[in-house]
Amino acid sequence: MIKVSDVRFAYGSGFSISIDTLTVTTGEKVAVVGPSGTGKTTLLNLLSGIVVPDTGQVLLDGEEISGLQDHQRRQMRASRIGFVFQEFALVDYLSAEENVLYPYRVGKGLKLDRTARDRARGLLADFGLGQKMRRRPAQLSQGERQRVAIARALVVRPRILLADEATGNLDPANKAAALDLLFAQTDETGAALLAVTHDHELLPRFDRVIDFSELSQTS
Ligand SMILES: Nc1ncnc2c1ncn2[C@@H]1O[C@H](COP(=O)(O)OP(=O)(O)OP(=O)(O)O)[C@@H](O)[C@H]1O
Repeated sequence: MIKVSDVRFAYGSGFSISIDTLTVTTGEKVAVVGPSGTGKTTLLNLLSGIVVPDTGQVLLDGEEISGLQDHQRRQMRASRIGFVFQEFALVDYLSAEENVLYPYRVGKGLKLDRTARDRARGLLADFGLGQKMRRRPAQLSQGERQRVAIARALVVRPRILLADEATGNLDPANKAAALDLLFAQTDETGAALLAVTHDHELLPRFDRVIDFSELSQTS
């Protein structure tokens, strides 16, 4: 469950966002839409602890992420949050499989064992990348890199799934397949899913759609 209360955050550039309240409950699938540059990625960064609010609270399953130290937030992100970054953020020198397994290098209490490897390989196979697991990101297409990034977000069965344009570079069939996997994950584990998307044709599949310009006062 994600709970945001009275959060204010400003970059040094002066851009700021302000959210009074936002809750995504267990198993809920929420889409966030809104014009470019209004702060949707900033919201995801606040929810995952990549940036810390100036004031207010971000609670993930009851734990206040903004109260943790940097390294604790990194560990929490790896073990409990699945984040599909808009620019994928894959590690150049690692294979697709090792990229998917990356959370196991950082996450607290995660064991990189046979089961983890089987899960990573299974996800890559589900995404049609079964024959390309040993390739590095530069040897994959844009859409393939995006699928690796989604597989990495799912590998530890996180309780919180954050997706920033996770289906933006995919063709219609892969878009539907990627969303199926994200949704199956939320159903299986009771994860809360918050997905920023410009794909308006996908919106009917979500439980709720939030218009970011109504959620946040930006300046
Ligand atoms: N690290 C940063 N430092 C300073 N300003 C930033 C930083 N990151 C983003 N911004 C600014 O914050 C504003 C919101 O950016 P953000 O990426 O959150 O918007 P967005 O709604 O996700 O946009 P898009 O839909 O294009 O991805 C923009 O004006 C951007 O220039």
